[in-house]
Amino acid sequence: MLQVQNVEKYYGSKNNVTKALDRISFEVRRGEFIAIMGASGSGKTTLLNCISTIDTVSAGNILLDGENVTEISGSELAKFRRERLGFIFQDFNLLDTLTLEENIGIALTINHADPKSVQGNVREVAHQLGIVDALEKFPYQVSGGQKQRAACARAMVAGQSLILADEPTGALDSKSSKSLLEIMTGMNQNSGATILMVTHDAYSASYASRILFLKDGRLFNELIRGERSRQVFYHETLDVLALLGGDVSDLL
Ligand SMILES: Nc1ncnc2c1ncn2[C@@H]1O[C@H](COP(=O)(O)OP(=O)(O)OP(=O)(O)O)[C@@H](O)[C@H]1O
Repeated sequence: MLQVQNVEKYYGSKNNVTKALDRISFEVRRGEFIAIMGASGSGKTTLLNCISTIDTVSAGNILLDGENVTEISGSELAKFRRERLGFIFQDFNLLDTLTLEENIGIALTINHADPKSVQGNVREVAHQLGIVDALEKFPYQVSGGQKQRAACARAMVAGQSLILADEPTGALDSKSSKSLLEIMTGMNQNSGATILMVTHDAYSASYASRILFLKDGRLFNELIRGERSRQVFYHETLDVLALLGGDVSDLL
């Protein structure tokens, strides 16, 4: 579903070039939950930004459902992001002046979808994520967990192909992190959402079905969970991080 082919990304000008991504290639199949790990500066956010079309690649191709996203330009970009990608942000980015219902349906509303169908779609995902009772409320009137669920609902309400999350648990305490990761696992396993999550954190990564490890802008290793328990997978992740070297404490 997602094909990343020989992607390179350079920042800077001639005399001061940073190679952020160095010939990265991998594929994501529909329904996978992928974590991308690596030390600070290894290129995780750059990779996510290239996939989400927020940044442009210097070389290589990125195909989503067969469409080359590196060739989309201008006004088509915003439309592409709204219709095909879901985002889960670290601070959830819910708009304070809109109800949860309006927040969840915002991409559909901007696309001028029929209000009845927007309402139907919003209610369906809200039901899946257990927040139907909070739909009329504003973000300041609901709990942190309900905000998390609303943000997740927004990322999948339009049937987006791919959900992208950059350090979604980065600002959360351990209880809220666990709750968000369980919601994301539910979106993946019960609703078939395909998720690509960047994280520093081995515990968060252990919820994924596959982990890609970046080092100095290159794909260093990958780990597939298979039938193993999350706990066993977590320990294997720590082993790979130790192999990755560098400042491991930076990764935990
Ligand atoms: N806009 C930019 N201009 C110049 N260099 C950049 C820019 N953005 C990123 N870089 C460089 O590209 C490399 C990869 O950065 P990136 O932010 O992708 O790493 P990361 O793995 O996400 O790090 P972190 O975990 O700290 O967020 C780094 O060397 C960084 O300094």
